[in-house]
Parts: sequence; structure tokens; C-alpha cells
Amino acid sequence: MKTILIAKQNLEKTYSGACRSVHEEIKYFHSKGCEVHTISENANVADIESSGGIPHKSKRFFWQKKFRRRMQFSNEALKLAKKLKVDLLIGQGDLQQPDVHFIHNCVHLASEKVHGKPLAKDDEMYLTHTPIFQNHQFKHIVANSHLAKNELMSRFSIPEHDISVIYPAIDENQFRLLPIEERNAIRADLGVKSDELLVGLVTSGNFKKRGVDRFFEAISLLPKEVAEKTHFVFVGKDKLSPEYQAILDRSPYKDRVRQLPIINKVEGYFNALDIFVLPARIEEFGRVVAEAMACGAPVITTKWVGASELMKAESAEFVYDGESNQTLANLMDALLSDKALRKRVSLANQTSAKEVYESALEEKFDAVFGPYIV
Ligand SMILES: Nc1nc2c(ncn2[C@@H]2O[C@H](COP(=O)(O)OP(=O)(O)O[C@H]3O[C@H](CO)[C@@H](O)[C@H](O)[C@@H]3O)[C@@H](O)[C@H]2O)c(=O)[nH]1
Ligand SMILES: O=P(O)(O)OC[C@H]1O[C@](O)(CO)[C@@H](O)[C@@H]1O
Repeated sequence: MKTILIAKQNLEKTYSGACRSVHEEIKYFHSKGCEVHTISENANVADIESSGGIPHKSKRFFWQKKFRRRMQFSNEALKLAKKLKVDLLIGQGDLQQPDVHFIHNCVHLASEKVHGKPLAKDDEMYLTHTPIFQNHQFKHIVANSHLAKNELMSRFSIPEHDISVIYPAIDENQFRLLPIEERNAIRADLGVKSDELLVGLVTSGNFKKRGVDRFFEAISLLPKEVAEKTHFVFVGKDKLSPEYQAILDRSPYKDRVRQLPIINKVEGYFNALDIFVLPARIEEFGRVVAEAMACGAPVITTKWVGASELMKAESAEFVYDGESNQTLANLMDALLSDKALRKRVSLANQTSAKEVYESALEEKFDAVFGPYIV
């Protein structure tokens, strides 16, 4: 039996896309008969055990600066790997010398896209990620999109054969189109009347990265008759900054825009929407896009979102470059004004989302991990 150790500093957050990836990895290796251990500072122990993992808590060096703390975590993980005599050590961007690295964030590109400047050389994330890629401190990388793979190849000259793309998956039993009565009940609970429409942006947080400001600006640019029959919602753990609140306060439709709380059954939000919007400056994959597609939402997003790679044919017309808020407004208007178009794009998205169903993941993992677990 092979022993696997998966390291990630934080394994507590249920709304984090990277944590969800770790659960996919645990379930896969467990299903292959491996003994799967995890190490993290914080863990949702019950969840890890129910996925088939054996959780270990690393010491928390909370008094240390962030980067030093990351290095301590990395060392703790390496120590445990030695003790358990693991056959395969898997990192998620915060382990310095894994066998295989799942990369969730392109921190250098993100700094350029979100803040308009290179990542500072003393930034915690620069110090953590740069040596891994520059010094080739891995045997293989799993990137969560072609966008991420291309970035790693072009910035760090990593050879193409060292990187596989495996899109994060969606649980098709959770993220699916609900019966119309249930969808209508959720909409009614959200205060949407039968002749009104609902547009939403759902994310884990980091509103600037996800372009929440662009969403607000575009709402203001909608034709009055369209905006006044539509509700707009955004979901994420962050509080609006004063700058973003000011954008909203200037909007003629500010009373139609609301933040909704993070809830367990997030698929209810996707099912309630007439359009899902993610005008992100960068999103390496963006599970929320795939989840919204599987729940039948037409999606508007940018070419800087990895999951836009799933959007085909007519749906691909709703992938834009992210720069112009007028373009975003026009795309929203086109969908809000045309029920038949919404229906076509919804059906196309539901079909495309099948590419990332959890049931299709085993084959993709086999291709990468087969040689490690035979
Ligand atoms: N339960 C619950 N989950 C939520 C809620 N809001 C968001 N989430 C969940 O939080 C997850 C967010 O995942 P991503 O959209 O992928 O973003 P991320 O947390 O920043 O994840 C990072 O890693 C991912 C996996 O590689 C990447 O897909 C992503 O681009 C990013 O780099 C999704 O599964 C989404 O359903 C909520 O209200 N309730
Ligand atoms: O959203 P989370 O769960 O904090 O994880 C984000 C990911 O970003 C990193 O902090 C940097 O890539 C990783 O360590 C982690 O896997």
C-alpha cells in the first residue's frame, strides 16, 4: 500500500477552492487503496476523515512573520513525510520540496493584473513561490488551467512536459439544475418577483481580483428599463472597502444591489440566477464559474479566468477581455433582454460543465499519478 502526504497550511476553510482541491486529491488516492495523510495548521478534521484522509496538525508558529511561518510549515511537512516514509509528497503552493505540486494561484501574474505592478521581491508570496519554480523544486506540476500552465512556462521557462492541466472538478450531485419550483422558491426568498431578473457574482473573497468594482460600474451603465427590473447580488466573505462602497453609492441603482452571506448550500444561489458574472482581473481557474454553469446559469466572464476555457460556441461570446465596463454592461443587457438566448447559453453551459464532473476526474488523475502509485 502506498503512503501519500498532502500538505496545505490551512485546511479549515470550506469555501476555499484550494481546500476543495485537497479533498479531491484525498478521495482519489483513498479510492486507489492508498493511505492518505494530510498536514495543516488548521483542519476541518471531520471533513478530512470523511473524504478518507488521516489529518495531522502541524505546530502553529503564530509568533513568526508570515514568510518564516510558511517555511516552518514546509519544514514540519517534510519532517512528517520522512517519519511516515511517504511514497508521494504533494504540495499546494506552500511546500518547498514536494514531488507533485498543485498550483492554485499565479501570484506574480496576479500582482500585475490586480495591482498593476510586479510582485515585490520581499512579498511573502514572491519569496514562497519563486524558488519553487525558478529552481525546479518539484518532479511535476498540476496547473488548474491552461492559463496557469502558460504563465508558468513563459515566466519560469518550465518545460511543457513538466506541467499537466487538471481542471478542478465539480460534484455533479451538488451542482445541478434544480426543479423549477425549488428555483422559484429560492428566488422568492431573495425577494425576486416573478417578472423580475437576478444577476449575481459569487466568490470566496478578494473583491478586487474578482472585479466586483467592474460589476458595480457596469450595473450603472445598464439601460434604465433593464436595471429597474433586475436585482444584483454579490457573495464573498470580505466587507466592501470604502472605495467600493463609494462606487455603489454613486450608482442610480444602488438600492437594487445587495451582498448576500456565505451559506452552506451555495448551489441555491447559482440556481436562482438569470446570469452569473465574474469580471475577474485574474482567476486561475474559478470553480464558481464551472459550478454556475452546471447549475444552468448563463455566465459572463473574462479571458483571464481559467474556467472560461470551458465555454464553447455561443457561450464563448460572453467571454470578454475584462477592460471595458461598457462591454460588460452590453453583455448583461443582451442576456437580460433575451430569454431565448439565456436558455440556449444555459443549456450549452450545462453540457460543457460535464467536462469537469467529479466522476470524470479519476481518469485525469490516473494519467498523472499512475506512475507514482503502482
Ligand atoms: N459553501 C459555500 N461555498 C462558497 C460560497 N461562496 C463561495 N463558495 C465556494 O468557494 C469556492 C471558491 O473557489 P474558487 O472560485 O475556485 O476560488 P478560490 O477559493 O480563490 O480558489 C483558488 O483555487 C482554486 C482551485 O485551484 C481555483 O479555481 C481558483 O481560481 C483560485 O486560484 C467554490 O467552490 C465556491 O462554491 C458560499 O456562500 N458557501
Ligand atoms: O485560499 P486558500 O485556502 O488560503 O489557499 C490558497 C492557496 O494559495 C497559496 O497560499 C499560495 O499559492 C497556497 O498556499 C494555497 O494553496
